[in-house]
Amino acid sequence: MEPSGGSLLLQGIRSSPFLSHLSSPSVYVPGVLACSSHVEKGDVVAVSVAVEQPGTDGGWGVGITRGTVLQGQQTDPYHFERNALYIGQGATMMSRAGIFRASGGIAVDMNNRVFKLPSFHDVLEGEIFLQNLPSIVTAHALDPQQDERILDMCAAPGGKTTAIAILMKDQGEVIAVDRSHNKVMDIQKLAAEMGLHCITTYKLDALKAVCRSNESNDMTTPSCRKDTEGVTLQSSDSPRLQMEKNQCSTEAFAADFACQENVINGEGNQSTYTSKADIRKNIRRMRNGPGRNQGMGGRVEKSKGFSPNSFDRVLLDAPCSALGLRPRLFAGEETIESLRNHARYQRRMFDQAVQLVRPGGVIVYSTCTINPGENEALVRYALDTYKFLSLASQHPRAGGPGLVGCFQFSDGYTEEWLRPGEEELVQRFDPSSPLDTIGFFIAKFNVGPKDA
Ligand SMILES: C[S@@+](CC[C@H](N)C(=O)[O-])C[C@H]1O[C@@H](n2cnc3c(N)ncnc32)[C@H](O)[C@@H]1O
Repeated sequence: MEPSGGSLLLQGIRSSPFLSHLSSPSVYVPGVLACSSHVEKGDVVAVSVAVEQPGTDGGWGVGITRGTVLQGQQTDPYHFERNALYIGQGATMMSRAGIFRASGGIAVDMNNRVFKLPSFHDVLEGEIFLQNLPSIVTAHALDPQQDERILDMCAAPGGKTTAIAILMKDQGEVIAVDRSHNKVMDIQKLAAEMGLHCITTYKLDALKAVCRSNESNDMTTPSCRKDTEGVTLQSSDSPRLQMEKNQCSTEAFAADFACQENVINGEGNQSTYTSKADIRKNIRRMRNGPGRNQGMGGRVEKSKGFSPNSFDRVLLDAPCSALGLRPRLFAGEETIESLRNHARYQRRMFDQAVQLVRPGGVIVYSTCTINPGENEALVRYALDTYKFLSLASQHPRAGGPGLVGCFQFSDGYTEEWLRPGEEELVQRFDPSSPLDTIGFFIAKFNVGPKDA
């Protein structure tokens, strides 16, 4: 059937799996960027998703303004991409005016989707959890063994946590921490949905993950200063397949970025922080609708840290500049300085990981960015700072080699990357390679005797 009522252009939201746009049975009001004039309730409309394009000013944009699609000149090399990605037809649930006036609600009932995928939005919540290939590889590279004690330092929403628990056949202990209360709830929810019992969650700032020795009242008590016992998930739900939410979500990114600004600049600029929080809230509303996290009524326990050397393996899936994510639908705000700030933040977290893992243990460090400053340079820092660390080979190997060499910035700062021979021990996933994954980086370290 030909759409009678015109067309709608949807926002591509980096925080939502792109496929959810393709498969969702509904289009929500906040996601609509543009709509043809005179669309009335009940009209059949063609629905497309806007894809961000590089602009002539060197920035990125989706080529729309004030609800109108800008097709640009045919000579524009991106003219055809600006047509956006057509995802199907639906019946409008409100008029054009209503769509742009309402703050929430369903705009279009998608009754004829191009991609006959099951919906990933709520309907199959808990049934599947989509994982990027590099994320699956990361969990395998950690190689968790049954009955081990594993720390997942930046765990939300729990994609890798649950993958690790599954690899351990739910035997042992996976401690999953995240800074954000709501995100810890997300981990709990996911683990419960998947029927995994070996996961214990805490709200914890990974920058303070090591408890001070005078507070470590019992070295056999792993969580030195936890306020109460952590929440170990007891769920009778059957294990399910995995669909990973986009781990480096825009929401996480906004939160991370705001936090990093505060960490790095002391209290930071309050107005910047507030506006990022607002952005985050709006993005979450766009993605989830209101109140998705509100109704769970779960408990999130705080931990104040763990004893040194108390984990067999530590995964640091670090918050990062997320430059590997694609499709890249929102313009990033990164500058050279902000990229360096990410790297500083990651090093501080890595320092904590090094203290927490036992001699003979393993650390896996991963990011979803292609910025060598947050990847190869972190490896260089790790190997130069901690002589008892060595790069370990990874299985499986799906990514390419890391970058060898260094880069000199205009201010004279030289960023050191890998040395010859080290490149094959890390995995760099290049988003432009035929493997067709997001950009990602994985390094695995063996931990030798710490007093050596
Ligand atoms: C890349 S995401 C983690 C994705 C997750 N590992 C997964 O596979 O689902 C980074 C996470 O780090 C968390 N984070 C950022 N700073 C943190 C900190 N100081 N302490 C603990 N968590 C932090 C963010 O809330 C975000 O959830």
